[in-house]
Amino acid sequence: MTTTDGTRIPGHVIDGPEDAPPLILGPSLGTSLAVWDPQVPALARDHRVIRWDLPGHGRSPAGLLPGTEPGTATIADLARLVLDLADRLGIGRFAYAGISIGGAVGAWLAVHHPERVGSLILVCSSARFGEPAGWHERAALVREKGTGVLAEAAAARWFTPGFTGSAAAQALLADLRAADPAGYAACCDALAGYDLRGDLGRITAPTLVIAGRDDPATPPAHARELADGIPGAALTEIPGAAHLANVERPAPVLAAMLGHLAGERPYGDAARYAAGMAVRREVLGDEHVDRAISGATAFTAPFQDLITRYAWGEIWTRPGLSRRVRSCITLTALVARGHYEELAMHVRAALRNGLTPEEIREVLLQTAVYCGVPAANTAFAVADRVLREEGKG
Ligand SMILES: O=C(O)CC1=CCC(=O)O1
Repeated sequence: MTTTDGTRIPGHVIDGPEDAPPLILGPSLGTSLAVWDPQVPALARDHRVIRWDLPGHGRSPAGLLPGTEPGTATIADLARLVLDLADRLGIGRFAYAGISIGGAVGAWLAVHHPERVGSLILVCSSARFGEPAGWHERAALVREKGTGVLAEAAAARWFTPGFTGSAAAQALLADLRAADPAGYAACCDALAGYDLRGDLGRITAPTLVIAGRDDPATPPAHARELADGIPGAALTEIPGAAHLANVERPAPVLAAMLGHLAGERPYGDAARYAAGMAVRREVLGDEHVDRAISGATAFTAPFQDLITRYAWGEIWTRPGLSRRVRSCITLTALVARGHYEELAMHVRAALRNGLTPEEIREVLLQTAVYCGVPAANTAFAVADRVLREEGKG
């Protein structure tokens, strides 16, 4: 679908109240957004649920990724489609749940756009879907022979043997046969190049990972790798389910999802601590944070815990202001209260957040007016020393 401003957005369906918190659902390879049918009625009671289709699947045309030559599509391209859709719907921050490749898109967004993803659920997904060669082979096969040739093998990966004959399974296999080969192959290309293993630690969204115990495509070991790598992530394994666990065992998957989403506001202390620690490290640097944590005593450890959860997990993680603006405010407040040791640390943080020495100077000049010339005088001396130490003086 092309909108008036020329942006292409994926085919989608929206359920639930317009003013409810948004929840975006991503499908797995070869399925349409109907793969989420078992969960949508319950999810849409408390969420505005937006389901989207992969290129060439369901309601999305194969040419949704413009100018994408065979072999070049990426998960980032698919993630861009989701952001364009959210932008088009006026949605800033959202909860996201995705199955398999749909989960990969959510994980990629949580790494690269943490300000957009407030909560994450990865169903039968992976940080890396096996060797790229297998995906290149599948893409070539589909480009030559269409998606129908995949149906038998897909049925064996998606469902345990007793479930394959069900109406739900057969409807999804019909969606696979109807998928456009070019769109399906582009998704295979995206999977071939996907490897998020080194980035999982950057995810700050509270995350639930769900695995199908009998999933041969993304076995529970893949889910454990995700849960071990994502700070504070929870892991649920669903017995009696293969790759499309939410279709075969709708109730336990829904229960796990509702439990996770219920904790979205406010989210749990463990997730808040993990999110806070990630931002604290980005803003203050690993060296400082490691020193603070390892220097903590039994007496001071609760205070370290408090500032990680409260200052960093509660406030610095909020999307409403950029980190640059937060730095300007913090510098000003520290000058106003005469906290010059903290000021030195936050001049370094301001540089890490992208403020230039000239901008820091402007902030301090402003404090001379509103906090007093003597306070700004000391602040200038502190900042001058730090900037020299950082090679920026
Ligand atoms: O192809 C399959 O059946 C398994 C799979 C890998 C990524 C995806 O979305 O589905």
